[in-house]
Amino acid sequence: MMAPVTSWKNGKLPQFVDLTQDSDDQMDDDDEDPADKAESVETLLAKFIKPKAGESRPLKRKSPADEVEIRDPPRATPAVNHQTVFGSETPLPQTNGSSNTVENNVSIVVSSPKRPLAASEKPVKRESTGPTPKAYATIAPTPRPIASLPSKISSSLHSSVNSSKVSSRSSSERPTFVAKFPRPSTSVEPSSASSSRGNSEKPAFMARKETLTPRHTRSPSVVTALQRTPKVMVVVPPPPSPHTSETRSLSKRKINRLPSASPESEEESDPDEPKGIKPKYYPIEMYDLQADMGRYPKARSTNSDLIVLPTRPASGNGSVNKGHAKSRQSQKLYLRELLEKKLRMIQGPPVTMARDWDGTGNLASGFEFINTYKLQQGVTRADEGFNYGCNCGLHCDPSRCECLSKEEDSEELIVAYEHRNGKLLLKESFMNRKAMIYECSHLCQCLPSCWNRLVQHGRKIRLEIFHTGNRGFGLRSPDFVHKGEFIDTYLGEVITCAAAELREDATPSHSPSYLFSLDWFPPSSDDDSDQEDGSSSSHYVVDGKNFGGPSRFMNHSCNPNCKMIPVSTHHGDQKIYDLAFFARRDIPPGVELTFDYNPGWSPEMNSDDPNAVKCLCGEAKCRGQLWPNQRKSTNV
Ligand SMILES: C[S@@+](CC[C@H](N)C(=O)[O-])C[C@H]1O[C@@H](n2cnc3c(N)ncnc32)[C@H](O)[C@@H]1O
Repeated sequence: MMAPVTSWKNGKLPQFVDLTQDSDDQMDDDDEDPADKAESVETLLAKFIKPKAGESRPLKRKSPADEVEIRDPPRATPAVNHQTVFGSETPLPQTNGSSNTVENNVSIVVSSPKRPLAASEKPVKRESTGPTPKAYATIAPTPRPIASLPSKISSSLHSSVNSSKVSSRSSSERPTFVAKFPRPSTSVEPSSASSSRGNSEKPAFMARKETLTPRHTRSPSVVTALQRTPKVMVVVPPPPSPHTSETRSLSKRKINRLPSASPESEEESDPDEPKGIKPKYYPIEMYDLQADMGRYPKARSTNSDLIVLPTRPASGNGSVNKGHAKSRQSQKLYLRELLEKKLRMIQGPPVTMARDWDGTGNLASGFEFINTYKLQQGVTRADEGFNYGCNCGLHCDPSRCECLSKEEDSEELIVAYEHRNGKLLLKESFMNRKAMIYECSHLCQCLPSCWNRLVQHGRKIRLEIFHTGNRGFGLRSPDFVHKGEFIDTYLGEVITCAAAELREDATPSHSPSYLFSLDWFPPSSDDDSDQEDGSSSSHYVVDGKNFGGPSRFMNHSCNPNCKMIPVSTHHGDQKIYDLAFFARRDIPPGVELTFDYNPGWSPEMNSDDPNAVKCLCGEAKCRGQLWPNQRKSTNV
C-alpha cells in the first residue's frame, strides 16, 4: 500500500515511499548517526542478519535516495496541513481553516458581568440594533410598537416613537413565509461541510490510488474473478480520504455497518454527500458478493450509534434502482430506520413518522432535524451587553416585572401566560394581541419555574409527521392540545435577507416554501447595506428547507388552529428571536396542526395571479390561495 511520507527538506512537498517498510525502520533511520552512512554493505548485512543484543532489527533497508529524504529533520514546515492518519502523516488540502457556518466560528461576545443593567443604561441600548455595539449606536430609534416593548424600554422611548409608523406596523402582517428554499446544488453559501472538505484539492496520492485500484465496480470481470478465486478474495480497505482524519475514521467504521445501499448514479458526485455510502469508496458490493457466496450472513450487524446519517439522497431523486425490487425494499427499510434515528435526535417528547407512510426517502436522507437555530454566514446575534433581566427576585411580580412590555399609551404591563388546567398557557387575552412576548432570561433572578418562562423550556407535547395526501407532509399531535398551549418553535438555518433572495431565485417555481422572515421589527434605515464585518443590517430569514424542526411540516389553513407569536429571551436583539406556535383552540389528538401563512390577509389582497399557489386547506371560507404571489406550489 502506498502512502505519503512528508519530506521537509527545503520545504519540498511530500514525497512517497513504500510503506511496506516498517515505520520503526524510518525512525531508526532518523536517529542514525551520519557516520553510519559510510558503513559497508557487508556490515549492514551482518547487522541485519545478526542483530546485537538490545539492538532493534530493521525489517528492510531503504534505497539510499529514500534515506536521504527521510533522514532530514522536519525543520521547515511545508505549505500543507498535516494530520496524522493511521500512524502516518497525511498532507491535507490547504484550507483557510474556517467554516462557512457562523455557528462554528462566530464569536458571540458575552459581557462579563452578568448583572441586570441599570435602568439608565438600557434605553440607549434598546434603541439600537445590529451585530456590534458600534453598529447599534448608529441606527435610528426603533419605530417599534410601544405596546410590544418591555416596560423598561417603552417608557423611555414612548415620546420618540412615530405613532403613524406604529399603527402601520401591524404585527398581523408578519412574520410570513416569504420565499422558497434552494436546491442543494445551488447553495448560496457553501456549507461548512463542503468547504471544509476542499475536495477540489484532492492530493495526488489520492488520485493515483483511485486510478490504480478501481475496486468497486460492477464489471463482469470482477465478478468472474471473485467467483474463480473466492479463497483469496479480500475486502480491500478504502483508499485514504483526501479530506480529514475525521472523515477517514468514520469511513473505517462504516465499512461493515451500513446496509447494502446501491446508489443508482454512482458517478454523480455530490460534494455534500458523505462518501461513506458510496461503493466507489467502500467495498459494499464486495461484501454482498461474498455474502452471496455464503461467506457470512447477508444481514450485517448494526450498531445504530455508529451510523453516520447522510444528508443527501443516495441518488439524484432519492429513488432506488428500479430493477432490483429486493434492494429497493431494503433501501426503504434502511431509510425508514434512518428517519427514525433522526427523529430520535429531536429534543423533548417523541416526534414520530406515521406508520402508514413509507415514502420517506427524500425526507430521511435529504433533511436534518436540528434543535436550535443554525446561524449561517453574515448572521450574528446581538451582543449580550444589550440584554438585561428583571430584578423581581425569585418570583416575578406581574405588576412590575421589567421584562414585560406595556400596553400602548398605558402603563399596564402585558402578561402573556397564566396557569390553567394545571398548565402554563398563553392567556386568552393575548391570543388576539399583536405583540411580542418577552420572557424572563438568564439575566433575571427568578426561578426556572417562573410564570414568564414557557417557550424557553421547549416543546412539551408529542408530535407526529404524516402525509396529508394533497399538501405534502403535515404535523399533528397524538396528545390533546389545550387552547393556549405552546406547541413548538420554527427552526432552520438563519440566513441574511440577501441570501434568502438568492436561494429563492435558485428555486424552481413549483416548489414548497420554507422561508420565514424574522421581520417583526421594522428594518433599520440602512436596510440593504451590509456591515463591515460581513453581517447584514436588514432582517434575517429562517430557512427550514434543509435543516429544521417538526414545525417545519405545519401547513397553512384559512381557519388555522394554531398561531405563531414571536418570543424573545434576548430583549436587546431585534433580529433573532423565536417563532413560537400556540394552540388557538382546543385541538383533539390526531387533528392536523395548521397556522395562517399570511395573517395580514384581507379579501382585497387576493390576486388574480394564475401562478399564485392554490390553497387546499378545504375550509369553508378558504381564500383560494396561500399567498397572493406566484412561485409557490403544493408540489411536494
Ligand atoms: C412549510 S411547508 C409545509 C410542509 C410541507 N407540506 C412539506 O411537506 O414539507 C409549506 C409548503 O407546504 C405546502 N402547503 C402548505 N399548506 C398548504 C395548503 N393549505 N394548500 C396547499 N399547499 C400547502 C405549500 O407547498 C407550501 O409551500
